[in-house]
Amino acid sequence: MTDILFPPFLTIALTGTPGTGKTEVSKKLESEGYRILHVTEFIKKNNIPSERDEERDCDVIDMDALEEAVFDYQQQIRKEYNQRCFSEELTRQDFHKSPAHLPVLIIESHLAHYLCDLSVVLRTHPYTLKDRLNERGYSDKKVMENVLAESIDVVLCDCFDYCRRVYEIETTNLTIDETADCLKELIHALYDDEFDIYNSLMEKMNVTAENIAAQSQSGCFPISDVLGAFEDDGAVVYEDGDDDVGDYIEEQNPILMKYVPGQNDWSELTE
Ligand SMILES: Nc1ncnc2c1ncn2[C@@H]1O[C@H](COP(=O)(O)OP(=O)(O)OP(=O)(O)O)[C@@H](O)[C@H]1O
Repeated sequence: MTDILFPPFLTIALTGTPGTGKTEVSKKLESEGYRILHVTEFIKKNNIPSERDEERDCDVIDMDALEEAVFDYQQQIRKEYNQRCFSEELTRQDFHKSPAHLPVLIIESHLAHYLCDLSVVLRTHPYTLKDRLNERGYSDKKVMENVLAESIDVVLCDCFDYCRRVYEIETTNLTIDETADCLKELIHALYDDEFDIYNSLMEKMNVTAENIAAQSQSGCFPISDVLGAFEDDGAVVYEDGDDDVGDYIEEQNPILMKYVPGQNDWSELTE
């Protein structure tokens, strides 16, 4: 790690058609200490408004209210992490030693890709998915709707509309533990990749803790000035609204990578 003030904090959507394993896989990661936001529980806890769609047998959530509440939550988590990073003097090498040290929040839900710009989609063969949803006691209509959605890539297409990076894990022949292992491998690699992008950005602009401290007593650096210089160079800048280090520079087109167990080299992510 260079002497930058705080590392980038990454939020990753774990999404997919109902029944593809998001809940089980994220619970496995949570039990190991990864930070997970389960959107269904979050909606209940925060009384996010919704309307019942009786015909489709589901709740329709007020997405603006959800987005706002998740944004506040992310800010709080990021702040807590930064304090910890500062007091425990964590460095890049420490991030991968313990899930609690990794500056990553995973948002788990079939709505998660509307809330993040980086998503991992769990996929399951429609026949397998049909069996799982039948076992849950869903109506034939609801099973059919979800199986069709999985067959024609509804969630994946949505991800392309909303996210700058999209990854798929094909889980049909994997156990929950194996899927969790794939996901862990991917998020650690994604974090390193994001860190390298961020680090090169900071180095290019000569942003150091010393410079930042000189500019602001509060430790908050006006990163939009830095990003503006990159925009002048023709880069596409995605801002998340707040004036801090959570903003990104990336290519304009979303990238899709599929996980093939044992065959992916995530070190090539940036290429
Ligand atoms: N890879 C897997 N292998 C075997 N069974 C699985 C696998 N993934 C999920 N399951 C089973 O499928 C069912 C649905 O999984 P889960 O509840 O995690 O899906 P979900 O994507 O979170 O669905 P929802 O969006 O409705 O919450 C569970 O009974 C789970 O045990």
